[in-house]
Amino acid sequence: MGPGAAASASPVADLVVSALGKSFEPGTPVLRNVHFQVTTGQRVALIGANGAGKSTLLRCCMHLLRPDAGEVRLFGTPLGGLDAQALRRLRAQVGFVFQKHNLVPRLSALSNVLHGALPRAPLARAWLQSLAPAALREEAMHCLERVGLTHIALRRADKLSGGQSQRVAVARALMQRPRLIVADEPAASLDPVAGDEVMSLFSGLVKDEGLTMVFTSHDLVHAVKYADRVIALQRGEIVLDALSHEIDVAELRTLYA
Ligand SMILES: Nc1ncnc2c1ncn2[C@@H]1O[C@H](COP(=O)(O)OP(=O)(O)OP(=O)(O)O)[C@@H](O)[C@H]1O
Repeated sequence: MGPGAAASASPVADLVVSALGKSFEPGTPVLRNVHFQVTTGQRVALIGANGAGKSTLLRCCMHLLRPDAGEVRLFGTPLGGLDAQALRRLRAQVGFVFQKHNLVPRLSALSNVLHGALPRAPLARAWLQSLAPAALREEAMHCLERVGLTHIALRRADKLSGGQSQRVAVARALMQRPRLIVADEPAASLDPVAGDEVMSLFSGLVKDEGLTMVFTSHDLVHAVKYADRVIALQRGEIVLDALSHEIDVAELRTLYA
């Protein structure tokens, strides 16, 4: 199946990327004419060799990095003309999870989850577990429950294992009540068992809640198992866009040759 072929499954698209291009140095494009759409409720894995452009594409999709060419529409809104405040408001509906979970080390797991509410509850220090309104605390505890971590709610983030930390990062993203989750190699810093557990939990929660998800991964088995659709980049271009159940992992490996 060729690029873009899996994009027409549903009429509602949370993310539409058209003719996207990006170069860091003149004459050496990192992204070239990238087109794809992510429909509501779809989980998409972005794969490709080191340097293929996956992280750059994710960042351009959120306008954390300005593309040089093309257009991104997030929840129907073209990002190009937005000022910083409007962009922030739109991005508040996106939950980000990164390889390094970026928790505040000296704060508890619960406080870190409360941080997820900041864009919609910017009360001074609302994110400190002792000062947060009861309703927010309850919601944060519920997010921790969904990732199976209520028993370590008051433990400092720097005392958690890698797998626990990444699950707290997932709970923090859920606390944002996002429509879309964007995750850059969410399991890359974890051992194979913890990585599989986090991806299974993460992808299951996203599916159960009907959220949309785009994640990058170097693990092709994860990509096919935890996404509905896989998009492969090679030197900044989409070379495969297919539904996971149509993909043979052995064939995917040839993209890395
Ligand atoms: N800020 C930057 N300045 C200059 N070049 C950059 C910058 N960010 C990325 N690049 C280059 O763009 C290319 C794509 O990088 P990117 O990080 O998007 O790839 P990737 O597919 O995510 O790789 P990896 O799997 O190793 O994380 C690489 O050649 C990289 O060196």
